[in-house]
Amino acid sequence: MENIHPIFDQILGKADKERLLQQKGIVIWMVGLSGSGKSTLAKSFEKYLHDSGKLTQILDGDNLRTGLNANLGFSAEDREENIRRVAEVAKLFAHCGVITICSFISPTTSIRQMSREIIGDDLYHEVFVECPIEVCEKRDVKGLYAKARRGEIKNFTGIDSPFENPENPSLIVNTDLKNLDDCLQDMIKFFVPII
Ligand SMILES: Nc1ncnc2c1ncn2[C@@H]1O[C@H](COP(=O)(O)OS(=O)(=O)O)[C@@H](OP(=O)(O)O)[C@H]1O
Ligand SMILES: Nc1ncnc2c1ncn2[C@@H]1O[C@H](COP(=O)(O)OP(=O)(O)O)[C@@H](O)[C@H]1O
Repeated sequence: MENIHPIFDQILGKADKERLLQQKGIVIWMVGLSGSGKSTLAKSFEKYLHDSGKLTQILDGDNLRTGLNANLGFSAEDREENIRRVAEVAKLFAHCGVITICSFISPTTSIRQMSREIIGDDLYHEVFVECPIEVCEKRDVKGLYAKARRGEIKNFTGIDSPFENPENPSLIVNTDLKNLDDCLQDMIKFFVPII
């Protein structure tokens, strides 16, 4: 950090960008097992917001693990580094006034604590996309659970790598109990008043 001088006296700040966009820059952090419904819900919520005239950005494994985080795997250390980088990027977007929807397994309390600290308590809103692993495994959207059961993928979340349920999320959506549209309504009801 020696010889690094962050700029704190920018002419334009978050509030200026928010005024331009007529919205609040926040981070919506979707947490859940593979197959729980994070991406599906993130995409439909983004579409809803876009159609309402809001500027949004989704960050998920598909657009980060193939680029910025292409050198990372699924060890505990790599997952932590993955989430650290994502949280830093999400913070930049949110400070630009963008409604930023992050969709990552984010499997442990300590990893989520880190992203909350990076982004800031006031901007970080955690959504637990809750779904029993039996249901996720039955959905097996990408065939990864079957591979993990056959031992072809190691450190698979929920099989041989831990997933700790969020302790105090802002919102819980139960994708095994409600259909997509009802889960979307839960998101709309919670978030629209604060953006
Ligand atoms: N070992 C292992 N464990 C879990 N998931 C795996 C693994 N290997 C590949 N995948 C695929 O990677 C996606 C999860 O990446 P994330 O960046 O969200 O994971 S993490 O937050 O860093 O734990 C996850 O995507 P989603 O299904 O969208 O959650 C999987 O498709
Ligand atoms: N209420 C729901 N919300 C979101 N997805 C659901 C719901 N009910 C069933 N699904 C299905 O579950 C699967 C979830 O897959 P995906 O969104 O890729 O999960 P993740 O991003 O968490 O890995 C999709 O096939 C989706 O159609």
